[in-house]
Amino acid sequence: MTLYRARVLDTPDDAWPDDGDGLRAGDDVGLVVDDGVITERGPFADVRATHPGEAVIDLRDGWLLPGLVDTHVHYPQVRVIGALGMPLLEWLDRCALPEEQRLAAPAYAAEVASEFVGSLVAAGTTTALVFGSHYPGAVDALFTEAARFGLRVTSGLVVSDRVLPEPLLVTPEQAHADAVALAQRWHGTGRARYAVTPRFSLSAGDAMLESCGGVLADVPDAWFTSHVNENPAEVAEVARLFPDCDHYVDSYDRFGLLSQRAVLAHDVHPMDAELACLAARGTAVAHCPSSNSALGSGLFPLRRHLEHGVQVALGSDVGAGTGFSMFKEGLHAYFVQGLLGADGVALTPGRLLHLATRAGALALGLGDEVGDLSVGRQFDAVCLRPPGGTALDIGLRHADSPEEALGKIFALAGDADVADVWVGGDQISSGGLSRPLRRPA
Ligand SMILES: O=c1[nH]c(=O)c2nc[nH]c2[nH]1
Ligand SMILES: [Zn+2]
Repeated sequence: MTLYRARVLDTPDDAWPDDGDGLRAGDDVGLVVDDGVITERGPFADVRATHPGEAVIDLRDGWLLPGLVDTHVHYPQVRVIGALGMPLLEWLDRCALPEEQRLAAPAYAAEVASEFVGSLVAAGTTTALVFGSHYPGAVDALFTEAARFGLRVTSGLVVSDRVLPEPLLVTPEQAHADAVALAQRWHGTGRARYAVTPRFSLSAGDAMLESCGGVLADVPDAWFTSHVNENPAEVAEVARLFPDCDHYVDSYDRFGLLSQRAVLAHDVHPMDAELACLAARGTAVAHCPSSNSALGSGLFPLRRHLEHGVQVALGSDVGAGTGFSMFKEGLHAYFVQGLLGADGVALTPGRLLHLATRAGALALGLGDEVGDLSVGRQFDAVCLRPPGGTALDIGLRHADSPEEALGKIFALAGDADVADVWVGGDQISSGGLSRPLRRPA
């Protein structure tokens, strides 16, 4: 067992009551971690009293938060972050899709997988729903690299059978066979899970979406992810391609793809009927604010999602999104809700932390395992320790309350401040330097 002493911020409770945001702050908390799981939590003096002889790891020079959860991030796009000035379909054509074709080469894919996983760890992201590659070998490379660090990654083969460049296309039969083979290798192996992943219904016809349903039927408890309602030109094209569908969400729903094990990214331009459908299916939405701004996709209607009872979490959407930091995504979400005026939702620091941790865990069906630092959860955590003299260091030293400190963290924290990272009790980054597990989880 290990006994930690720390200042802890987390959000185990409902983040949306009228009179609060669920932030739990402990100034001097004792956490006992046994076999990767938090077995005791309380005021340090109390926990210490029951373990008088135990060595203490004192983290009070930093701030301990739950590991961050990214519910939408593209592995093959780590090298194209920062291509600004284009709307979605032009950006896909000119930036994302040419790069994604390079992952056909195994050596290239292995390098990108290493860069991608290293970037997640550096950002303090311990759980992610990852948009994979169009190439099975590249998806293997991702799962292999994630296992080296023990990251909780849900991912899969990206499939398309129309519209995209020919090297990214596959037949529905081949897509099914490749997906099932990958799922047999990875679904439930260590912390990996498989996600059925048509790129978007714009690039997947009826037969391909049917084959996705076939994979879900063949792989018990597999996940589903795709894109929806990101950009008006995309939405119009999907409506043209699916004349019999009521709306974009229906293009997935009529193939039985939506459930509590599904996450759709963006949903910037939903109809009320689509929100009602998502709520009825229990399907979550990954809100990707920096991507929505970078591509000019629009201002996310969070209030309408919450009013309809749709679960929302945060995604970085790298590489349209502008980096891996979930703090930056939280800040961007806050900006956007502010810009919406009366239509926006007041995102307090506690709600931002909830969106970046617990909401992601819930969206990914991992709410009993990760997302906060309660007894019974896995010890997935980040310790922030900003370098001395930086604005964040100064701000945190002068913060008058935990809320104020958390606001400064969302305003200012970046990779340089993420000092230590643990997954399931294993420390995978120390002093900002990542280190793989000796034995993959
Ligand atoms: O932001 C996005 N990034 C992508 O790679 C993509 N593919 C389809 N739709 C998409 N949206
Ligand atoms: Zn995306």
